[in-house]
Amino acid sequence: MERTGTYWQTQEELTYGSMVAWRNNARCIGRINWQMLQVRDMRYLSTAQDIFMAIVEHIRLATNSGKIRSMITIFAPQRPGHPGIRIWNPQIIRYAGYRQANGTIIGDPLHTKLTEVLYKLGWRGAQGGAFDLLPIVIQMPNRPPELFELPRDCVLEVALSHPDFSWFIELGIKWHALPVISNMRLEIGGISYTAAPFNGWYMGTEIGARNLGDINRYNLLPLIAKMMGLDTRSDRTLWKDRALVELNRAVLHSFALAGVTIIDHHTAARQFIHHEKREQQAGRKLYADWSWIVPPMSGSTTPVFHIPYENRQVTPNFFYQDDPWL
Ligand code: HEM
Ligand SMILES: N/C(=N/c1cccc(CO[C@@H]2CCNC2)c1)c1cccs1
Repeated sequence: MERTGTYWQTQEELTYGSMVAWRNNARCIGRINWQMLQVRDMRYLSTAQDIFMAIVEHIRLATNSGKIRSMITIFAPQRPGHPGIRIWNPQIIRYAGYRQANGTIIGDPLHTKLTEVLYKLGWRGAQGGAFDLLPIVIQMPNRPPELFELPRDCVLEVALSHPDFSWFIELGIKWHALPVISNMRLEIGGISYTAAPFNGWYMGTEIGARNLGDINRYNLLPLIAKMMGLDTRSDRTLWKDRALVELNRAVLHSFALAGVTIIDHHTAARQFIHHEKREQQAGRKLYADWSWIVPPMSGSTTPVFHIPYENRQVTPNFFYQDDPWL
């Protein structure tokens, strides 16, 4: 510490620290699984190319043909007084968003800014479709960013069909199986790991309510309501609510059909209640951010809605970092 102002953590500290960081994050509803985390120590990798290869291997190992394994890959920590390694992508697997000249957007509107930044770096979208995979951008400390294309065969995607509506599959909607957050800073014992991508599995509402349902995302509710023959002229018909439920049923149905791990928001909420009891038995206080823990649909039908959680940030934990391209 006196000589370098920092210290090198053991693999045990890294492993247990990552699990506790997950257990401490107040916004995560999936924390019952906190002791089931595979931790890959990749702190010795020193080139963007090697880091990219480790990311591809993470996707393959975590996807596990659909039986998803919670995993984190930890790259070298930030040195005091220097910027740390950064992965510019918010998630490893994300779709491009192309803003057209006439203002319409093809793809994911959430990523129009990142897609523009990538165009400035010379990247060009494959076929300008609604589900073009973004390249991975890795920036080593004090170096320019480097771009890498993900191999298509390592990205498992699920085409959406519906248990009752045979027309649903014709809409050509799909989503990727693995959520891998890659832009957060993992802090353990005062050490910052600015590149530590981690994955779990999806809760269905993330895809069915937010990613595909939000107006400023894929905004699919009007289309689904029309296909269902609902009267969309008045809010009072609750056409949005009925389309939302069917879109979420399609997500859960399709992932199960494809053998890809996913959890519904009722089961996730019930497990979270059980997790809180186990934490109390372990003598630990559980902190939770109610506005993130309560699912984005049917909130009051889940038990977490009726509990006034206390929110607090403790470390070890995962924190936001500024977007590196700003
Ligand atoms: C195993 C299955 C898991 C499920 C079902 C799950 C579920 C979720 C959900 C639904 C959210 C809210 C996301 C949103 O509303 O955009 C969330 C947040 C979060 N989860 Fe989990 N999670 C799981 C595993 C993990 C793992 C393995 C980690 C890290 C090791 C983790 C760390 C976090 C963090 C840091 C947040 C807050 C992100 C933010 O503030 O933007 N989760 N989780
Ligand atoms: N199911 C998941 N969902 C998320 C977990 C954390 C963050 C996010 C996405 O957060 C974005 C940033 C703010 N809202 C959307 C999604 C997991 C990803 C990685 C491990 S579990």
